[in-house]
Amino acid sequence: MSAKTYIPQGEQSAPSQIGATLEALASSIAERHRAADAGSYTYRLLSGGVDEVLKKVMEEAGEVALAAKDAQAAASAVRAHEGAASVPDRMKGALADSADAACDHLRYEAADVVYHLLVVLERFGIGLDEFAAELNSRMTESERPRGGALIMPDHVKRGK
Ligand SMILES: N=c1c2ncn([C@@H]3O[C@H](COP(=O)(O)OP(=O)(O)OP(=O)(O)O)[C@@H](O)[C@H]3O)c2ncn1[C@@H]1O[C@H](COP(=O)(O)O)[C@@H](O)[C@H]1O
Repeated sequence: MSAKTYIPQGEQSAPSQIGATLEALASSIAERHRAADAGSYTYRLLSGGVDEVLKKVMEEAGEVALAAKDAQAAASAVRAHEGAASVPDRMKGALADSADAACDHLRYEAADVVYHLLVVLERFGIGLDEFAAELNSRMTESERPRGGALIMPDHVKRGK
């Protein structure tokens, strides 16, 4: 567990944090689809023209790239000053804070991409299990999680 995360009091840590989270998010997205709730941003992306959600995926991916560049620059500034005796500790602390904030921003933008990507997958009826099988199919036998599904040979790398 990252030092930046915590489990709410009285709850047990889920066996896989990301697995549980992606399942819950995909299920909320599917639920908004079924409920056809006009007040839901997710439903609007699912039911409107496909370009709206596709534009969001591209925009958020661009924001990830910009946030990663900022994080890189902030990390470089920390490295450039860390050994310098002439740089006051206060300034080194401010640079470290700035690098930490840049990583927080990168994580935030990455979550925006994943959410919008899951909306696209829901629109085209690609479930999380099938998506997992795509990732598993790229792994070596020793990397693949035990029991992890694979894509049927007829469906591997089609549609290019
Ligand atoms: N995980 C998300 C989620 N991530 C991002 N977004 C929305 O995506 C939009 C992103 O818009 P912007 O580009 O303006 O991004 P921003 O985050 O405001 O700022 P920048 O990225 O520009 O810095 C915002 O409206 C966010 O609220 C999300 N909207 C909904 N969900 C989840 O989807 C489920 C259903 O939500 P509703 O449709 O709101 O009921 C719930 O579980 C929500 O938690």
